[in-house]
Amino acid sequence: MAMSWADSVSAAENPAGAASKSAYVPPHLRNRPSIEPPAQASYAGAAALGNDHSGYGVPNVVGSRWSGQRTENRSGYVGGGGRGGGWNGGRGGWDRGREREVNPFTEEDSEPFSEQESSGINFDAYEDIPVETSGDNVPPPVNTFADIDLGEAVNENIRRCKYVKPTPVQRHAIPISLAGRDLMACAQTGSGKTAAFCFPIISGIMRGHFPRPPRPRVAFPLALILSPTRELSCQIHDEAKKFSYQTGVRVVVAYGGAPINQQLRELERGVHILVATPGRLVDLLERARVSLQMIRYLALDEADRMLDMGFEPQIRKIVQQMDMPPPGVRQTMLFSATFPKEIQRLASDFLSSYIFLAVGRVGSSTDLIVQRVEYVQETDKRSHLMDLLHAQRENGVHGKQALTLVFVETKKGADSLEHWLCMNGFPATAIHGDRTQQEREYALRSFKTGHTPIMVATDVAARGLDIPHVAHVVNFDLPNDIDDYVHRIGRTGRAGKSGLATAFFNENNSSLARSLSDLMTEANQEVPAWLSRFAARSNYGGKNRRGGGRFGGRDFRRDSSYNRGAADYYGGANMSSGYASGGYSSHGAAGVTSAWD
Ligand SMILES: Nc1ncnc2c1ncn2[C@@H]1O[C@H](COP(=O)(O)OP(=O)(O)OP(=O)(O)O)[C@@H](O)[C@H]1O
Repeated sequence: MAMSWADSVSAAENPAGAASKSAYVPPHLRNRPSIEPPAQASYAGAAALGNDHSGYGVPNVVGSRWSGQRTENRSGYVGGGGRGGGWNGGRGGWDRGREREVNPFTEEDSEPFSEQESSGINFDAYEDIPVETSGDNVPPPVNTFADIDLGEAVNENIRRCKYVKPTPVQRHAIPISLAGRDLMACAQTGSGKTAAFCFPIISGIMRGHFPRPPRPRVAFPLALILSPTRELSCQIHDEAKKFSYQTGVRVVVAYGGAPINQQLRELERGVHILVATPGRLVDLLERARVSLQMIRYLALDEADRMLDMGFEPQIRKIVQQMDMPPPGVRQTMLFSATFPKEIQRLASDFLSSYIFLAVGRVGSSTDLIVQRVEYVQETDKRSHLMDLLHAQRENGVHGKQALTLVFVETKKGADSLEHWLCMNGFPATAIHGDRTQQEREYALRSFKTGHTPIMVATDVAARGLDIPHVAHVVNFDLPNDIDDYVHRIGRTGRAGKSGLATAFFNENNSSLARSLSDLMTEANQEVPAWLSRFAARSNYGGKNRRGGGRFGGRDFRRDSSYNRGAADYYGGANMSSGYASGGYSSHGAAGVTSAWD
């Protein structure tokens, strides 16, 4: 009898207990050695990994907690780490943890895709992307990883990842973060934002000297990475583990839908970087099992989503109402492919004297994705999808192993379309919020590995997920918000690869017509004449958040309304008036740099 993937994982984890019912094993605990090292009670686990540098190198942390100003240069924190220094240098604490570390580079579930992805990346596709930064004293970008002093252990992991050179967002964001600056970064989907915030965090922790955690049985992470979905948190955790392999930096993930006790045990072993979804983190904070008192780095991935109505209260609670150090003491990094102005405005509450970085137009899609829009009535959608899938099967889309991701509006709609596809000879799976976490993970795994080459999804899969072989994204139901469209189609055309996105449009989507047509025009896509007519008739409105005027947006601080009403962010009247009067063309003003890479 064929074994399900979950069963085989469980059997591998528990060979002796094959007769017993398979227990749920969350992804972050899979692929661990079968003989567990004895769990160490309390934070001694972390101390064994090296957190027992007692209290030097981080001024004003214990005692007068938030009175210290973070220096603009990382060296203010690092206590003179440098290559071979800090945590990397000692042969004691940190290194002991490394010996039992599972090699994350052997965990790839490559079947039936045999090739590793990083090799075939076409970075030339990114070379002419406009890059713009604003803020005071922006550190210059780098051209190679060798130009960045991340430390030898991280460099070795970059080689293991087969990253040959940094992507544009990495070239700009990493030096900014290493300089200790707060950052709001906007770069296109699939352009390497995860590494852009992970590398500086890992490097900073390796070099820093931090005080001993003050209480046992409570986890005191030094860095917190928040993301909106469980699957994305797991993915970031997996990536961060690769980047931090053999560095002694310990990464733990906490997310809802998985047993909290296992996560608590992981936390008790010590944590330097905590990757979490907001709901589960609030739970851990309320149980007093995690304290944010020692946080030095805060990263919000999909930051605009995290500060959107749904998540904002939880984020405010975590960042502003618990014990996290305030902006200026911690370093904060916000990343997304989209950043509506009102969210930028909200986000600025969490930042201190930050740099705004835009790689490509804010909220633009990459032109690696061929976008097609087809006029399809509601009642014809299924047969139209069937035609597409048949054509794809016959002609192949970007190779025979191509995966197709189909977005629908509702969870019910996802269930019923999955069922219908299966009945019609197209192996499909589905992922949405009403499925158990186990079902969600199973679906994602089955899709990723190509066992089920079609996945029907709600927006739970729209953001951040990096699934290498997705060649076609179908918007069976279009979203109401153009930014959601940008994230959905961004599941293809990643890391320099090309992709195809097809959308079914009808009268129900009229409110999206104009922003969709603008987005496609900007990405050099062919806009059908009928869509232009819809666009001409409609206004920006409804849930569309871009507002009128020039498509997309940049640093909201450059808006004249902001500059009239607010204190000068950049500390100089000239700069402020430069923004106010110069709009987007005042690149020569102090504090604003622009580069066309
Ligand atoms: N310098 C690099 N060289 C080669 N591959 C890279 C590099 N940086 C990142 N990648 C790969 O590019 C892919 C996309 O990266 P990532 O998931 O970080 O994109 P993203 O910008 O966060 O996308 P999204 O906006 O959808 O969240 C990943 O498979 C990652 O391993």
